[in-house]
Amino acid sequence: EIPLKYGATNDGKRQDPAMQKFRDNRLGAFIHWGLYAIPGGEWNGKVYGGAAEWLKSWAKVPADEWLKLMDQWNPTKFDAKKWAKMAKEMGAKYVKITTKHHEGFCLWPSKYSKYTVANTPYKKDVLGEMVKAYNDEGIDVHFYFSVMDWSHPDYRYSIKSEEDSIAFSRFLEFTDNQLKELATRYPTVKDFWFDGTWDASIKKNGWWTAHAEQMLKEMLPGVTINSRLRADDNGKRHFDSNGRLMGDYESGYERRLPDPVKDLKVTQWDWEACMTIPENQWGYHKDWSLSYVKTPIEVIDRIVHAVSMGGNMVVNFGPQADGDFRPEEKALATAIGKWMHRYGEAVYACDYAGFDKQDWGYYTRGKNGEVYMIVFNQPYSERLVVKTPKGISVEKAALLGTGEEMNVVETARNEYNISIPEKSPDEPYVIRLKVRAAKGTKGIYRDALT
Ligand SMILES: Cc1ccc([C@@H]2N[C@@H](C)[C@@H](O)[C@H]2O)cc1
Repeated sequence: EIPLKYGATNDGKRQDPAMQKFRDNRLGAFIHWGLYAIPGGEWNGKVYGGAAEWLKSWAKVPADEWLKLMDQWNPTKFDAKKWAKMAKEMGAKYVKITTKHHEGFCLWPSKYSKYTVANTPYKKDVLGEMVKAYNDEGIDVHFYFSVMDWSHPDYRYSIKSEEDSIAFSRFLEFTDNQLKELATRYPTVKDFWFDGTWDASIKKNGWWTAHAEQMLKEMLPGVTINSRLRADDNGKRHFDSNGRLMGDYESGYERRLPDPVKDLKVTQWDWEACMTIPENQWGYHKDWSLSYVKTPIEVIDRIVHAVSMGGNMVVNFGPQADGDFRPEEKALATAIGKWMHRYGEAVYACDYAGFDKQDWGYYTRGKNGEVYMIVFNQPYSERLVVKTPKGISVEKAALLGTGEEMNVVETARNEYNISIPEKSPDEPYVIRLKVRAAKGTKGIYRDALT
């Protein structure tokens, strides 16, 4: 054991009600909204294919020029109630909002920066309106916060001099002030998801990341904090020098997911993945033809994949500068919501089932021990193979929705064929298994001698 002052604080998964709610929520929506939505990936007549919220970087725009976009921030179509209805219809149980992205523009009227909504033609506290509207719909609100801030003269990528060190400590104080401001103005916030924490300057100040986590937890009992904020005494990030997860859940699965066979270690801790609809666009980009846009079923596959391994999934939306959503995102939210309305029982408050992955799809397990089969790939054999852990037998199988009983045929020790539905559901569907912990049945099966 390496002695650490700023290492992991939890020993295993948090079991308190606030963390249980975080976990049970399972499906979230990301809102990436900022000045970057105005140019939408184009600068001086050139369209950049990279992530739209990084356009300042791709087009090498100086901060003061970039921040002049504030003069155009006037989302006349913004209606927080409509946004909340959309999230509700999608079946998102929480929404993560970019309070401040790398550009430094604040969606709330921060006292500590002039780069805020208060100093735009629109003036209003859009963050406050969103928090209220989502909460009124029973949706939890999480705050995305970028520590790296391209608008702030005291930000440093690395600490190479005493001057750097003095400037950066001013920057960390500024950041503390903004975090306290957010926690004070919006006390119903349930989580802080930190980004922009990979630079050497932060790794060198692991103490501050531990302090920021502690400060927020003192101000907001139960609040959850992602692992990405954290660096330990030695600059180790996410997992400390003793391999222990820092923060309350791992936040490394961004636009990627753990392998359901090789990466089962992730089932030992809480984690949350996030994903984009195009290949890599978080902020609004005007041209989605530049990369592959996932279909609703491809998004649902990723949601179920995460839950099948004990994780959450956050699906990203990049609202337009006018405060409305592009049609593709509205259609996606509706499609996900339709599926979640029918089959959400296999997602919400579900977890890793402990069954070996099969080609037809994923397993999840509900709170009362029921096991769900979420079928994405129906086999030509018309038989869904289920291999149960030792000592577990399958009693019954029923199609969610119609309740149609599936045939359960034992084909070998701990192996079953489950029949497919009489009438194809024409969409990924869910079979609920009733399983039993069989006593030590010797059974009729014997292994081959080889
Ligand atoms: C290299 C890189 C840096 C930052 C990001 C940010 N994290 C996502 C959640 C978005 O906010 C993206 O801008 C993505 C890639």
